[in-house]
Amino acid sequence: MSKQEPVSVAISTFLAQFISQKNSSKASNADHSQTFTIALSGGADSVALLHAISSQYPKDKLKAIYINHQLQAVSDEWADFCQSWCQELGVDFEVIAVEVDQKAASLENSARKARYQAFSKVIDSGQCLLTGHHQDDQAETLLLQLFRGAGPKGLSAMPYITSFAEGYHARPLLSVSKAEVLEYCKEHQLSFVDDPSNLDTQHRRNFVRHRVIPLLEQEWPQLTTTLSRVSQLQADTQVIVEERAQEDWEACYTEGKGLSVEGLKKLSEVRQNSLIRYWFEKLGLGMPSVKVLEQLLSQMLEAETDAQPMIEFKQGSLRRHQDHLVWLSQHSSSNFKELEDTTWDGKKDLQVADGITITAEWLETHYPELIGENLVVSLRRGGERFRKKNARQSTSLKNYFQEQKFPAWQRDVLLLIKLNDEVRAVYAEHLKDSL
Ligand SMILES: Nc1ncnc2c1ncn2[C@@H]1O[C@H](COP(=O)(O)OP(=O)(O)OP(=O)(O)O)[C@@H](O)[C@H]1O
Repeated sequence: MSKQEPVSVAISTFLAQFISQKNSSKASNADHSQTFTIALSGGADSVALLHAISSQYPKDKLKAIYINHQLQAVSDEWADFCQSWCQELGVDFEVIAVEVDQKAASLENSARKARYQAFSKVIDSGQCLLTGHHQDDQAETLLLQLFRGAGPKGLSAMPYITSFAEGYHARPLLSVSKAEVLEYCKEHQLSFVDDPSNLDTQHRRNFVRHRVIPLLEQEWPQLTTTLSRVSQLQADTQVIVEERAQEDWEACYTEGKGLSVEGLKKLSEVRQNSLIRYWFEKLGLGMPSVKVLEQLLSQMLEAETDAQPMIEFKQGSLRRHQDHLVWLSQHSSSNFKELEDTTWDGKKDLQVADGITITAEWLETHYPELIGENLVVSLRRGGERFRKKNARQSTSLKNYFQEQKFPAWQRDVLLLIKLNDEVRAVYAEHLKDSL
């Protein structure tokens, strides 16, 4: 078969690029130690992908996986179809059944989430997951992001190669159109299954696929190629945006203190926005809208130095403490206020609340004299006395907090370790993690 077919060309380009990038010192695509896991749905795209790569790469280094979402009666039939075809092809095959949250607002999204979660468990260090996304998928993704009002990050659409789990996720067919994929299947007489939900134009993606794109193509026949190029340009722009935000982060952020207000004020408004987005991403939070960003920056930057403005989010709160912005995650604040006094002998780790454990190792390192004592772990109620190591007399806890410069907002969520009704140690490690 001609080597000039777009699908075959895309696969050989991908193999050369991926393998030489990984082994930059050897730079040889004859290195076949790399293994690939092909996400095989049974549709034309992943069928063409698996067929093309199995004609160019050793089959014993390939494995196909079908994810059974258990949502449609035909799912088992598709699994059987994939299995018998892989057997014929001589490629290792596995079915992974997943539970999809059927109450979620979008079934499509929750199926996708379950699918990638399952893949993330099988992609070990250096391994690579391949999916059959093609140029038309890319154009649809770009338009969907555009209609959502996305910026360069969203408009970058789907990356060609990206980190995934312990390894990578690649989309070798991104430069190939759907028509070329179908042509490939026809030439090689490959059978595939058709997902009936793809015709349901109630799904926004399918509306874009079946109504919007065909209409636009009447005027711009090269539409999908052009949109693909737009995505690439946006991806390039996003690299610059992120590099800049990282530089600003390094200049403004101090571990244990937070983001400097003075540093932020020196930046232009767009760079302030970009830096906050970068921080939110680091914290694993959803992207703040332009409106939230505006509110956040004006409240935080314009506050008096001794004011303590706070903005609550679902996952925690953002506060200003003197000249810094700090993030306090939810588990270390509101939930935690209900904590009851707990007895502890310090010999084993103590789980105080969800995700917060005081380790015996921590106590042994900092307060070995307390191990084996009748300790009580509690939150501040007011009026406590604090006794320093080897001190004859106790002082008020309030004085100790002031001396140690614990910010006011932290004082209610610090864990007090008491012996005979006196605070002997203060645990603040859970607050460091939340920054
Ligand atoms: N059930 C499945 N089992 C294995 N792989 C799948 C399955 N469904 C989809 N895939 C993989 O994902 C690729 C894209 O499929 P599809 O366009 O249906 O995904 P999507 O729902 O748009 O989500 P996303 O683009 O995020 O993967 C397929 O070519 C295939 O490689």
